[in-house]
Amino acid sequence: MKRIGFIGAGSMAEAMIAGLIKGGVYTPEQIIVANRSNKERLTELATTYGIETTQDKQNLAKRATIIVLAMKPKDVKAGIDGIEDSLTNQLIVSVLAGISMRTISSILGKEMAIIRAMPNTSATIAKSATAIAASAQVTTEQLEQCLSLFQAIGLCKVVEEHQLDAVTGVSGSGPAYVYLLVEAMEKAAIEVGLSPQIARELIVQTLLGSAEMIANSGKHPETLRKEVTSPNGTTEAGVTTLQDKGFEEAVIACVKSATRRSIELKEMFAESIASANNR
Ligand SMILES: NC(=O)C1=CN([C@@H]2O[C@H](COP(=O)(O)OP(=O)(O)OC[C@H]3O[C@@H](n4cnc5c(N)ncnc54)[C@H](OP(=O)(O)O)[C@@H]3O)[C@@H](O)[C@H]2O)C=CC1
Ligand SMILES: O=C(O)[C@@H]1CCC=N1
Repeated sequence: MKRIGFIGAGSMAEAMIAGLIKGGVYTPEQIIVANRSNKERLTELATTYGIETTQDKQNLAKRATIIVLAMKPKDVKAGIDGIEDSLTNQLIVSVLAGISMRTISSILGKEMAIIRAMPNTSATIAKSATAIAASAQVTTEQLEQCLSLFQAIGLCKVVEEHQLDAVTGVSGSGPAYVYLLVEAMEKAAIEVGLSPQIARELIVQTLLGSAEMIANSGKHPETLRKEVTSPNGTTEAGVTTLQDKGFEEAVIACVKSATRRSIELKEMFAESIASANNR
């Protein structure tokens, strides 16, 4: 039986498990999940999804065809140390921000078929924007399997590994930028006289409608923006204020900072794991 095993049982693992079962990609019997110590969490996942849980990672690694790494980046070494003897031709799928394929291979002490993925938290509602990159050892069949896995929790694109830092800066962290915009719009809406509840509903619908217009109208966002903007009207007043306050520059600097941070974290983790390996 083909099985998928998760090492790490947190929110990202749960979002993927929920999407995989809902999308019919795996049945609950085909899913195994392990964590470090939180037994209550494993019981909760077993009860909710009917999946198998364990704290025996070697056994999980032996039985799974795909092993998903879903711990925090700082825990990767402890999380996968010890599974190497259970590995033959399994596919390793890592959702860890800032941990390169080279770092994963160096912990395992061998070159493996590895796919790195950068999903986002909208995976919880099967709306993730995910990008994946594959190592040279990944077969076409494994790549297809991995695409179905991430397509079960949203959209999935294939990129080069070096582009994952940009993906992290754009769509991995992206939901936070949108939430910040909404926080500011809600504050303003209340200041200009709306109730919090009505403000929230109007803003959410505005975001959904705008996203769908960009996705489905076939028009460029600039064209859509111009269609809203009547000469000397209200939108012009609002957008001019955003431009005067440096909105576009701020957004560009934001994405670049997040991308840079992804590169810094990658280098930092690579160094600390290399020095731990040499000890
Ligand atoms: N949040 C986001 O927007 C995104 C996150 N990611 C990535 O997803 C990954 C997981 O994040 P998230 O789900 O939020 O993390 P959580 O903190 O919710 O979960 C981490 C899990 O890892 C387990 N774990 C820690 N150490 C070990 C170990 N030595 N052996 C086995 N299991 C271990 C923990 O177990 P226990 O509770 O028992 O300690 C816990 O179940 C991160 O690497 C992050 O970079 C990727 C894209 C977006
Ligand atoms: O903030 C972070 O580092 C992680 C990676 C992408 C989203 N959250």
